[in-house]
Amino acid sequence: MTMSHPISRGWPAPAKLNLFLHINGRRDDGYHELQTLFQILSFGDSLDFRVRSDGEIQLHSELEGVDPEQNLIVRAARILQQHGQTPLGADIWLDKRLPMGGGLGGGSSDAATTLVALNALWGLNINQDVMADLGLQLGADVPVFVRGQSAYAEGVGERLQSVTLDEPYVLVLHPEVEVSTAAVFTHPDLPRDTPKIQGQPEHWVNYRNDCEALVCELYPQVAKALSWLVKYAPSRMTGTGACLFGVFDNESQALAALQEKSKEFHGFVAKACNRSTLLERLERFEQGEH
Ligand SMILES: C[C@](O)(CO)[C@H](O)COP(=O)(O)OP(=O)(O)OC[C@H]1O[C@@H](n2ccc(N)nc2=O)[C@H](O)[C@@H]1O
Ligand SMILES: Nc1ncnc2c1ncn2[C@@H]1O[C@H](COP(=O)(O)OP(=O)(O)OP(=O)(O)O)[C@@H](O)[C@H]1O
Repeated sequence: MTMSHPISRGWPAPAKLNLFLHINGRRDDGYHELQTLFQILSFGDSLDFRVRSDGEIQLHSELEGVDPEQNLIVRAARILQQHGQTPLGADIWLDKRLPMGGGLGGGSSDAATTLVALNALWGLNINQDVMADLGLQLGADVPVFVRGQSAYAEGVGERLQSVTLDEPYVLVLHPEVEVSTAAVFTHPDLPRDTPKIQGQPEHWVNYRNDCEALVCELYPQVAKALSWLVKYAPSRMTGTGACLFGVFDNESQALAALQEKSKEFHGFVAKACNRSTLLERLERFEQGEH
């Protein structure tokens, strides 16, 4: 009789913010040259994994509107399985807390957590650089989550440089609309000519998100949420939206603002971190916690 493998629980897939997002140009393949500052939050999705001996990859949590075979978790597991040439498979459970199409990178983060966790659970010893490259095939934001550090990104988001930032509390607002990243990037009115920052970026408030004005125009709910949030704190849209963040001096001010928000927006308070909770979970695994 073969013993079944134990479940390894609580692998975090945190959200990210783009503290600013500049679009410097468009490449021949349609992708955009960006400069953006990523910071990871203390809040996000959570995944559980159980190793299987038969090589099957089974995701036991459905996401509305996402074909299970196209789920970035399943795609990440298969890419890793193939690259690592392992006969092992996995059962995977997802606790989805991040809104989809919110600009918080939830799908990319789920994919990164799958790569990092299964690399450990399958004992593959694939290094972080290789996993970041594998992740880039799944989405432009996957490498930053694999590395798990605040980072200044250039290129299409794949040239990353770790940075140390303030770690404030943020209030994230989700206006109830889903913004398609591809639709924003293909829109004729998107500004694409912001001059490149030379050298190190200054503080994020000195810059902007080049997608924000367009998304506010296309989605009045986003504009409404942003005009509410700016009354409380320096605020901006993340990624291609729809989510907005306000940066607060302390947690209680952020929670007080959350209390006062209109019911038409969802929201949460989180701490912005220089180091992802995924790396902490990996360390605990390496120290013997299953
Ligand atoms: C906007 C950001 O969230 C900033 O962090 C990311 O660059 C987008 O990352 P993502 O959602 O993982 O995006 P992907 O799944 O790679 O791409 C979705 C679509 O966005 C467009 N896209 C994305 C990234 C980029 N640098 N230029 C683009 O033009 C492409 O049309 C692509 O088809
Ligand atoms: N595990 C997953 N979680 C979320 N979305 C997924 C997942 N797998 C595939 N997808 C697809 O990816 C799309 C984008 O989801 P995601 O949550 O990453 O958006 P986002 O937060 O706007 O990302 P970004 O900040 O990178 O633009 C979803 O609309 C969905 O169709």
